[in-house]
Amino acid sequence: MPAMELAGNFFLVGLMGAGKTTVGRTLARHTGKTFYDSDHEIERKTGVKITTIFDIEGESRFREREKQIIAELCQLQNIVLATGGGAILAVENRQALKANGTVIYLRAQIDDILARTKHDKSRPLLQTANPREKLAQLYQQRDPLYMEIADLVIDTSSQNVNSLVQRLEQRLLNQQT
Ligand SMILES: Nc1ncnc2c1ncn2[C@@H]1O[C@H](COP(=O)(O)OP(=O)(O)OP(=O)(O)O)[C@@H](O)[C@H]1O
Ligand SMILES: O=C(O)C1=C[C@@H](O)[C@@H](O)[C@H](O)C1
Ligand SMILES: [Mg+2]
Repeated sequence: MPAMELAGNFFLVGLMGAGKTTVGRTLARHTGKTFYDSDHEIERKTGVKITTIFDIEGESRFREREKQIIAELCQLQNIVLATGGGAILAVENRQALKANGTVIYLRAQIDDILARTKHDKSRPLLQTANPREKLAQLYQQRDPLYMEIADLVIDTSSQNVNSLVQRLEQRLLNQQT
């Protein structure tokens, strides 16, 4: 039995390292929904890691694959979906997410993201000489897009995962009543 009754799909958006995968898994467990992660689905379908797709095919082909997967996942019901950090770049993805569920923007500070991702090589866009500058650029470009489709914005700074999920669930409950 899930601990809470919350209807519909929940789609998590935000920059890499914001906690979409981590928070999404816990939210799905608490609400009895099925958890998906668009990055993991792409890796499952292709049989290779995201970094390999970026290396061999480039970012634009990765974005095509991402679009296909997001369209498929948005047809499902009663799911929690952690999207890739750049999924909101495509207007088709923004429309599909907006139309098929509650969009939750996990809004993280750049310092927090740097701390969380510094030992992890799985994010090709951060494998640069100056990841802080890259993240600042991504934030500037993407924050308006995340905001555009968000039904709910959660500030993730100085929050451990458990208290963050608790706060998020309370807000989702308030929204449904
Ligand atoms: N609120 C938090 N406080 C502390 N650490 C966190 C928090 N949220 C996530 N983390 C940690 O930060 C790292 C990145 O989190 P996660 O992989 O969930 O991010 P993501 O948003 O899914 O990133 P991506 O877009 O690259 O898939 C993980 O090691 C996770 O344990
Ligand atoms: O922010 C991004 O553009 C990305 C985030 C990750 O989730 C992956 O989808 C990939 O590394 C690209
Ligand atoms: Mg993730």
